[in-house]
Amino acid sequence: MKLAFLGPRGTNSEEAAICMKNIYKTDMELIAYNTIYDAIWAVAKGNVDYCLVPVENSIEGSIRITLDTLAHDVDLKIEAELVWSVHNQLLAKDTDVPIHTIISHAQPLAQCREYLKTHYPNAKTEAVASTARAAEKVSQLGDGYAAIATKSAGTLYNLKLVDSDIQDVEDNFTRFILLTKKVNEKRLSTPQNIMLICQIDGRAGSLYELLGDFAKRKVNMTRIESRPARTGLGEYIFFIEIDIDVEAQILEEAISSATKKCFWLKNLGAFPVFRGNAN
Ligand SMILES: O=C(O)C(=O)C[C@]1(C(=O)O)C=C[C@@H](O)C=C1
Repeated sequence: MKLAFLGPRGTNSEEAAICMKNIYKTDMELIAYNTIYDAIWAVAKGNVDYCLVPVENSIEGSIRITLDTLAHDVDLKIEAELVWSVHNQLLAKDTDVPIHTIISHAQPLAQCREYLKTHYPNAKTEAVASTARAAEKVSQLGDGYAAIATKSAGTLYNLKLVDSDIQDVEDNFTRFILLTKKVNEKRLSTPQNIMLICQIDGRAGSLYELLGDFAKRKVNMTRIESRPARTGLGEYIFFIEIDIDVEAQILEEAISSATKKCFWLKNLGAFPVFRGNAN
């Protein structure tokens, strides 16, 4: 079994993938990809069985590349979710040298915005493809550079801890989803959520009517997010997540009624939710 993640080694994605592998208790080979887009496409092309990619962060919100690729490019299902506790560490080659540039992935830079403004108001920031890539870069550059990355990246790239847990909100969670072409029916735990993606027309009240299909059956919607439909300015698609703690038939009726109101609706399936932490 092969599982793709956003690399190189030492990313939050790798830590989460190792946790997922331990949950699955199977022989999974973890394969690093340069981008989230490439990791998702590796599954779609059949080069790997799974990918584990971030979809939402509790401070910064959606990981747009994941949502957009799922909606527009590939046809994959969600087999499981992992809610991962993210700890942002400030790492440098030397802890005594003043820092002039801080490098990380765009998400952690945003998750630590207040901290950086307060502690390093004059430092430049630079976004790279992943936190581990930032750590790798800092290890190759001269003094004065720091990375926001994981503890494991610090160990891998020989960096020292300048400050730990620097995110603006102590509880910092990223939801990762395990994507596959065909879900393994032997579930490790009971599915809890469903993710739907759909496009409706722009008529007054059409979103209200769609949501009514869930509301009137007391199906709890836990998230709704819109993204450009890419069919024209002002046209959107919706990502809807629902809690499936209702009778199966009621849920089926709600989804089938909602489907009739959409131009198209993709059901990414029902999945269990696990939790994990690197520390
Ligand atoms: O760069 C990493 O370490 C990643 O795994 C990517 C990523 C993201 O895309 O949001 C994953 C989780 C954290 O929120 C920060 C970055």
